[in-house]
Amino acid sequence: MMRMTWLITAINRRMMKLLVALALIAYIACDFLSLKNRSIQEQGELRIEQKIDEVCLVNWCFVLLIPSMSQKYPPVKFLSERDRKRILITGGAGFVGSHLTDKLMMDGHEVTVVDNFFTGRKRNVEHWIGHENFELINHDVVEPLYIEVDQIYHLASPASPPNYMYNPIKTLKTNTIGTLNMLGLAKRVGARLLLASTSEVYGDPEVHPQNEDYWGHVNPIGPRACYDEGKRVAETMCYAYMNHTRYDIVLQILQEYSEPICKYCKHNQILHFSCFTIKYVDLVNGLVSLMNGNISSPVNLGNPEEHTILEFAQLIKSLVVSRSQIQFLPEAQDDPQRRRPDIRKAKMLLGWEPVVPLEEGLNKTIQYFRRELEFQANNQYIPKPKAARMKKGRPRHN
Ligand SMILES: O=c1ccn([C@@H]2O[C@H](COP(=O)(O)OP(=O)(O)O[C@H]3OC[C@@H](O)[C@H](O)[C@H]3O)[C@@H](O)[C@H]2O)c(=O)[nH]1
Repeated sequence: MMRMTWLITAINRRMMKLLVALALIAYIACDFLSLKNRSIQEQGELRIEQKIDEVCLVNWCFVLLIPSMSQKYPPVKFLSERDRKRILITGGAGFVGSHLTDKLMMDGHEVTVVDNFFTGRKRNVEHWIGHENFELINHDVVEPLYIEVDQIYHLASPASPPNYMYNPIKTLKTNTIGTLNMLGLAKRVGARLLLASTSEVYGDPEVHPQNEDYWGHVNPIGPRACYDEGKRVAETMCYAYMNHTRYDIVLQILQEYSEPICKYCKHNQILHFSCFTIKYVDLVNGLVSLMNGNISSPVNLGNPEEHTILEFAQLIKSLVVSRSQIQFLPEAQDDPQRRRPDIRKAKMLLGWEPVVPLEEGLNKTIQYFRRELEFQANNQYIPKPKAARMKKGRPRHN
């Protein structure tokens, strides 16, 4: 019986489609041969019926065969029903989210990506579209979502300064209403939720390095506040839900580990590369062990290795083989002077620490953003401003 079950599950859906399509072709061929042995009148009537059948069958073959032949997915582990989880990733089309999607899909889970494609791209997850374990939903987390899941990785949020400052009210809504919606969903279906926070909750820190108990030093009315405070409120919401509902809820802090020198270093693409100092391979592994562990409090995941922004800019410049000049601009308001995660908690409780060497991590990050830039019509990563929707003569923030 066990062997039989194994055999059935081993014949995957694509193979089944191929077999059904071959059976249909064989059926048409048999029908054609039997027609040859009928009288001329019978043949005329039958031919009409047969033509109708053939058109339907050929259509079916197309439906079955074309996706089967053309789609090739990365290899996916087989997980038994008991071990296979239904996982929601909000912001799953973004940089971290799409790599997390790849890991969880390849591990054999059922993954639903929810994204409003503000900075994420469909092409980041397009290699999974059509896979039976994968679902992509164009949805804004500010609106409630009703699905059945076992785990929620809540990543949806603009993450870099130009993106979160682009529409500060929307950034606040995404991190507050969006997080409430996801917590509501987690509570309804009894799912475990992991919130991707940010090192920006520490603001411009007064202690160094920062451990998870540090309350932070954030300007609530500065240009970065929509993101910093938005994520801080999101953490508070998780904490409140956890205490009121006793659902497992995990917070996670994404750390950028950079020590800006006295000048703010900004230079077109280099600025964006230098924002992504986390090595995503390490980060994705950390997120998954955090979700599957039993910690229900904030954990710093980041690299405690410190570099100045200038060192990063020079390294990235050499990796992208760029001739662009590094410019020194006046420091932006509320820019943190120094940040470094204390990752002792992650090491002790998760056995996690970053292992990917800096250059390797940066190279992969550069590849991602190179692709991103290729797809931007005018080679700009920052989204173009769109006119605010007008309501009764006043601009409306969506
Ligand atoms: O309102 C929004 C805003 C953004 N998003 C999505 O959220 C994703 C964010 O991904 P990005 O590539 O911009 O950024 P990252 O992957 O680096 O962000 C990640 O690390 C930093 C955390 O603060 C973020 O929450 C986490 O997603 C994108 O796919 C974006 O489209 C939404 O789905 N809804």
